[in-house]
Amino acid sequence: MSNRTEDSGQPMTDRLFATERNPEDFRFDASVARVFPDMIRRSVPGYTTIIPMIEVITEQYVQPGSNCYDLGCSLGASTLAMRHGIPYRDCTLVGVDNSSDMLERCQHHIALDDHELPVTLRCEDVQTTELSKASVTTLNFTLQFVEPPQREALLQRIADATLPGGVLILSEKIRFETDFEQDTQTCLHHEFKRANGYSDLEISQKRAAIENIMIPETLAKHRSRLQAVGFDEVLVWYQCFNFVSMLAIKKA
Ligand SMILES: Nc1ncnc2c1ncn2[C@@H]1O[C@H](C[S@+](CC[C@H]([NH3+])C(=O)[O-])CC(=O)[O-])[C@@H](O)[C@H]1O
Ligand SMILES: O=C(O)C(=O)Cc1ccccc1
Repeated sequence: MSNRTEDSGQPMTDRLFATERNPEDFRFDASVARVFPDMIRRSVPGYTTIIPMIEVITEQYVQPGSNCYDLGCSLGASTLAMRHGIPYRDCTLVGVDNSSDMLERCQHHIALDDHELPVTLRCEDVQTTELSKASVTTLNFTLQFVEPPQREALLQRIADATLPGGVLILSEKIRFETDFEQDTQTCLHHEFKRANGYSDLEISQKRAAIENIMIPETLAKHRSRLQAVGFDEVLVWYQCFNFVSMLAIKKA
């Protein structure tokens, strides 16, 4: 089956792992950026529910005169959800990603979205990007790509930059405490991918490509670290199989 071309104006189908390829770590390069909306929708159970809920959560917690950050913004799906949830003209919205291929396309998506709140895009590492006066920060499936020993420092910087009453929306693929649950949830995730048209070869090659660079942790680990860096409450507001979204709240 041939892929749809960009010239047709149709969304591109992810066939990146459809033929046998050399084992190589996954990278957010131009070929991934081209098919990313299709890839993430067919690969992450709940993604299409989480995105509109990021708008709802943003609207609930955004504060006038504050900054909002989307860390690991990719093509801007979570950024635009945040934008639509911000009713104040004196807020700033910043999207950060270290893939220039992603950000180039993100810029385009933002320009097509007719809305008055400007979006600033930074091609930077989320670990060093400047953060301050934050009411809503989103890490929608980004922390899992940061090396585990670096994760606490990033979350500490976010917590320190978060205003009283502010939040972090943290979505992650998680791992489970027991082998039984880990195997069962992984199997269900693979069935979800199969139902979305991925073959066994695509599933196994993608799994090998992400295993060294995308490292899931347990919910208990996420909770205790979020509390250790200064968030007062951590709740799970969404879960489908091994994909979870948490809300970490700093009390007012
Ligand atoms: N250290 C880093 N610094 C900056 N960017 C990074 C880093 N590590 C990874 N990224 C970026 O984080 C994004 C993760 S995708 C986010 C989806 C989006 N939030 C969405 O709601 O559509 C999730 C996924 O592919 O599963 C990619 O664009 C990377 O370039
Ligand atoms: O595809 C998978 O199996 C995943 O776990 C999610 C994913 C989605 C997009 C890029 C990398 C990983």
